[in-house]
Amino acid sequence: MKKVLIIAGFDPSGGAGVLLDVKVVRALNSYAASVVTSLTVQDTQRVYDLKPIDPHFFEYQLQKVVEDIKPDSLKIGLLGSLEIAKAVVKILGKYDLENVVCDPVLRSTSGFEFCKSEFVEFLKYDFFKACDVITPNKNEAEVIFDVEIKDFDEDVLSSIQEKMKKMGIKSCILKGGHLLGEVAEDVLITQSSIFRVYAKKQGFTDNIHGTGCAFSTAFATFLAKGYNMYDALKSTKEYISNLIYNSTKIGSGKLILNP
Ligand SMILES: Nc1ncnc2c1ncn2[C@@H]1O[C@H](COP(=O)(O)OP(=O)(O)O)[C@@H](O)[C@H]1O
Ligand SMILES: Cc1ncc(COP(=O)(O)O)c(N)n1
Repeated sequence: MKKVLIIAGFDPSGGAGVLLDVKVVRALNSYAASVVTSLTVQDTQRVYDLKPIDPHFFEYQLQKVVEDIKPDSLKIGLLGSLEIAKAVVKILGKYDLENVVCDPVLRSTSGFEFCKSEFVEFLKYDFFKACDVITPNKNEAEVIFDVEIKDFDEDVLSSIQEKMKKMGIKSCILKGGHLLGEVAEDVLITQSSIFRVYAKKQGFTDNIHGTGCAFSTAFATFLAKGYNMYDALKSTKEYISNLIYNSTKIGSGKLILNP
């Protein structure tokens, strides 16, 4: 069985973070291990607060689990603090890990800012280059690449590709759930190619919670199974569309996914 290591935050309501990620890996018939970066106070309406785990304790956990289970892929979600992000880079430099997928969670769907500016700079210039692929949504991509994105036209994508080369970012999947229009389009940009996938948009993206977490985890799971990035993206897209179609209301706030 393929093993996916999840590095992410804890959302006690289960709509995002490790609780959701573990369910996604399991639903795709793979094994999930997890190191928690931070605890959040959160329900289906919004994020209220965040407390990062002690970075030394976090690093100790990560090192032990990496050495022991030897994961086939890594999904990195909410990091919680600059110190934890630095600990992850240290471990990535020490062990030869494959299929490192980073979902750059800068802000929650409900508007909670997870990263201060110094932290964002570290992610942009030190963290992302240590990963194989990053999966920003529209707003995150605007911050990371310092561009305004109205749609995924050729000029925007080429300018992002140029910036990726300068920043040492190997591959990037731009998620288009928050773009206007009837279609949910995502684009995989490598340093030499651009590949688009589409699905019919269902419901209202801002009213669904956890789609980015589930997306990056499913993608990491397909990579662990040996899919190349293009096939992993096609399978992830189909899987996410199905999860969104079956999303449900479990509290008074946003719809959640139920893998
Ligand atoms: N309303 C929707 N209908 C269908 N697919 C969607 C919808 N909203 C988002 N998606 C898809 O879900 C995934 C997560 O995208 P997005 O919502 O943009 O990221 P995030 O959750 O990080 O903000 C992408 O594959 C995106 O295209
Ligand atoms: C622990 C944790 N990780 C990630 C997110 C982002 O997810 P979303 O953008 O759907 O709020 C979150 N709210 N909580």
